[in-house]
Amino acid sequence: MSKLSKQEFQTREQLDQALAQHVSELLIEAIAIRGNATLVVSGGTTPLGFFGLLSKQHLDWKRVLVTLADDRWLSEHHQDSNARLVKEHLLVNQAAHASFLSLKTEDLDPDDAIEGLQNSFAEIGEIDVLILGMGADGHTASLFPNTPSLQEGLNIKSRQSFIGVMPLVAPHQRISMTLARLLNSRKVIVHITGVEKRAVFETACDGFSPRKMPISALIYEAINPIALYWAE
Ligand SMILES: O=C(O)C(O)[C@@H](O)[C@H](O)[C@H](O)COP(=O)(O)O
Repeated sequence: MSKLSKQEFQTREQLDQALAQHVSELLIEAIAIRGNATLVVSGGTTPLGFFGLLSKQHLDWKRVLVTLADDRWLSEHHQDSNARLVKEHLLVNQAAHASFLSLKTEDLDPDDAIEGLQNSFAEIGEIDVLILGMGADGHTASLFPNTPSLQEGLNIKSRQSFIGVMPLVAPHQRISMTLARLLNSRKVIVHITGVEKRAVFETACDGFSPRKMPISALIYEAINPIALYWAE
């Protein structure tokens, strides 16, 4: 298992503040060492407050590339688009100077976009900071339990960086980074709130059950440090 640390906060506001500060420091460090930084974020409702605070951090955002761990296969104008979420809540204020690489292409089907994305992401190399959420079913990114493409998504020897996904219990066809690509990150942060999700996360830590709880594969297969950021 990876080196897992757990950061707990009294309130979600304190969590968002601390996470924005920490991610900002990681990006500044990456820029100092390599000249640029890659930040991969997730969608959902949890990161909204954090995005707002991170967007106000002073750092050389021109040198930061922001992209997503997964997205829904929807127009960027759709309210459920993660690209829309990031553009409206993160790529504002200071962070408006960052570049953004969307996972959504003009292709009708996410499977048709995989090769092109694969090439773009080969140039990116190792991700500096990856921030993931988690669903109460143990999914992370769009690696959902029991979906047909999950086997490829969880194969850490796979050279494939993305899979197309149709979740059984959530709306919209999606594209997701594979576990192998997610794990090619210098720092992985799991950002969750609430007691229910915390219990799910602890269960995932207690046993390797990737098909039932894909987040457990992330926890068990990671080589680089993982940090849980949690508040009730
Ligand atoms: O785009 C997405 O929906 C995700 O990347 C997904 O993995 C998300 O992080 C979890 O479903 C948690 O979502 P909430 O924050 O809304 O609970």
